[in-house]
Amino acid sequence: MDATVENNVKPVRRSKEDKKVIRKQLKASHTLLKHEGISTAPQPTKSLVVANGGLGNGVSREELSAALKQMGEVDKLIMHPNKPYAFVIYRSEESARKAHINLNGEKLQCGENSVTLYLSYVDSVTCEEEASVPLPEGLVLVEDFVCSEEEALLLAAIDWSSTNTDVTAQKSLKHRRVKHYGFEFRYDNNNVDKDKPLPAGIPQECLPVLERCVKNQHIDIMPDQLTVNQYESGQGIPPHVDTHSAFEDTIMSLSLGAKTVMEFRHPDGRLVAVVLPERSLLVMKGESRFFWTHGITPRKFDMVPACDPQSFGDTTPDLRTSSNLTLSKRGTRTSLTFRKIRNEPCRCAFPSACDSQGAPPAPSPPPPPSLPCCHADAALLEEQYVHRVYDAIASHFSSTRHSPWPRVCHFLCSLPPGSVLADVGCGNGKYLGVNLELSAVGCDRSSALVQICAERGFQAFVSDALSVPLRAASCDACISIAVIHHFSTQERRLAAVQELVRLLKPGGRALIYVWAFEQEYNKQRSKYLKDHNKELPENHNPAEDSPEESQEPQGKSSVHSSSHSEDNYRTVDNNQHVTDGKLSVHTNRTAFETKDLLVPWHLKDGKKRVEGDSGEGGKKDQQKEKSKKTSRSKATLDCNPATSPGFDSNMFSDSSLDTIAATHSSKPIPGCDTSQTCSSALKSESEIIPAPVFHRYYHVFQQGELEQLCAQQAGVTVQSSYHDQGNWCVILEKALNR
Ligand SMILES: O=C(O)CCC(=O)C(=O)O
Ligand SMILES: [Fe+2]
Ligand SMILES: [Zn+2]
Repeated sequence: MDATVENNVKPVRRSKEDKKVIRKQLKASHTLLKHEGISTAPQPTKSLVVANGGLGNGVSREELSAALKQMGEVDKLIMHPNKPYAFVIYRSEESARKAHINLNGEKLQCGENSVTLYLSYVDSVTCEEEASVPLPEGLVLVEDFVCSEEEALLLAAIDWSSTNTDVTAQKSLKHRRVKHYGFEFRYDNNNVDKDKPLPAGIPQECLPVLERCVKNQHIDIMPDQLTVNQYESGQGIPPHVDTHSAFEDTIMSLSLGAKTVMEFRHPDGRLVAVVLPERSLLVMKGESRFFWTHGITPRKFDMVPACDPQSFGDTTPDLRTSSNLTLSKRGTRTSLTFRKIRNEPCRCAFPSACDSQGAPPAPSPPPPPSLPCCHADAALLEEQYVHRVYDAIASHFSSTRHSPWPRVCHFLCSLPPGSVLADVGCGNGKYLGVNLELSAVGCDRSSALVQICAERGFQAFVSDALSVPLRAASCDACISIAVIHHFSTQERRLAAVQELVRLLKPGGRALIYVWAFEQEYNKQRSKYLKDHNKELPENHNPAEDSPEESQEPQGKSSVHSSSHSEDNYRTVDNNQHVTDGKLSVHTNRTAFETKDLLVPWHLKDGKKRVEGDSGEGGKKDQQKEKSKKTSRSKATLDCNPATSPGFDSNMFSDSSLDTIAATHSSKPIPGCDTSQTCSSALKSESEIIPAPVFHRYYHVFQQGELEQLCAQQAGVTVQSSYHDQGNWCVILEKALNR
């Protein structure tokens, strides 16, 4: 990318801003020390740490390097995967000084986003030797296997416009489109109908390529089946092993049009990410074909080595530890996968993964839960699909919850100084610090979130919203923001309101927000829906900040068998409402079809905490948030642009960085679609494993429903009710004589 300081860096600033920059720079140094163990130096040196200038902030090497080079000759630029900072070593101290003066506190434009850089001197920078890892046994990558002309010819040979799908079995899958030649690979049974060859065999344009494969001894028999996969940016294929009984040993995949990163996982947890450049041929044989899964994580950027692909023989750069990485934007990639249909049962050396030798098929997904019919079922459902999920996603969730909603703030600021406030279901405590004149206490069912509150200096305790251990009539005000919609029966929702009322003093007021069934109100689509077409967001946020991630729900992955796609859970489609009492999974950013549903949460970067890595979390400057509405959906903790282009670019800009708790459980839980990751992947320390998807239960409220709920409480009046960004809200008041 072409970046210049003139273009990318804002010039002059005033002295008030100077002070702000210094403050933020100090904060950044403090965070670097606390979270990363990096101490900054008071005196100028040749080396600088550039906070917010990391790959984890979505800054590419080219962009940062262009800005840094304008200050002098750069000896080394070190960018670690996912980190929210970079190191630069200048040839001279003079250049480092110049960079410090001119770039500190300045904005760097990175694609559509900008980051504010904070630079501090460091005494030394340790740069480890570039590590490489062995490729899975039997895997060979041949770069430049076809030339550009051949590539164009092959791409032109695939006719996607054909309407006769019977000839080549063309399908649009959730995360890519596919076309089969020779035989159709069926994703329903993960096999081929061997006695039903397709009318169209492998296109003849492929023959010269296949002949070269034979000549170069990559294969010894000609393939008779071709699957063409086309992936747009952001798409991928779940980890899988191509069904043993369907295809012979060697499988070859030719990458055309754009590069990607394919992840190979061994059942023992090893993970090897391999960059597949455009025009390269990947040959999978033996262990790499039969035992390792291969898959492509759906994302819009990959982290790849900064230098041009070199021949690494039977190793590949370790993308997890390399300090020489850059971001590569994904383009449209078309792969041609050539396989030979197997006519005899497989007799490979990997019986545990071999369907011909009795290995069980991929574990079937857990059945979706049903709406509860009794109190015990309801409690269980909430335990599995609300409480455990929040505990597991707490730090990621918290990183997406930074901007208090204006009308909630308005309520809080309308309370007289000294008022006692209870925030029931306080989450990460983002409302506890809004009005410092209040005596505010929060509680939440998730101990992980309460821990985050504590780290942020807020008073909070673990409690169920149905029985808060505070004295009756002890609060001047209560808030319940995005909580009551998690109760799965009418009685429990009613009891939750009742508990708020119990806490209120006579004359006290409570503000309640719940997610609305109606996401379009007064002809206005809520932000949740509006963001649908944006590149960035997706995890939804009822009554909360704007959403923060971009993936479509991913297909399932399987370690030992081939299940190439499609979700485990049912999604609600246009015609299918809940038919059998089972809860359906909502498709994020679409209108609701049912009132009781499961909403996916795509965990980002959480595995770092699964692994006990302290990680680097943070949240944004709230002031800045207010003025920068367009980008506030980006998650600060989600600083991995490789898993999400919706990253927060200003890691070090906020006052409450020290908020992240190590809270994830790596155990599979019912609310988590663990089949979308794989157990072996969870053991890996890699940053680039597919994110597990959790499902949270919601009851979305129809217009009037919340008011009705409140009206059932004795001694309460609804002062006002309104619709706010896809939420129904009421302010209720407890009668003076209660
Ligand atoms: O896109 C690729 O290179 C791999 C496709 C694949 O694994 C498959 O279709 O089974
Ligand atoms: Fe495959
Ligand atoms: Zn086998």
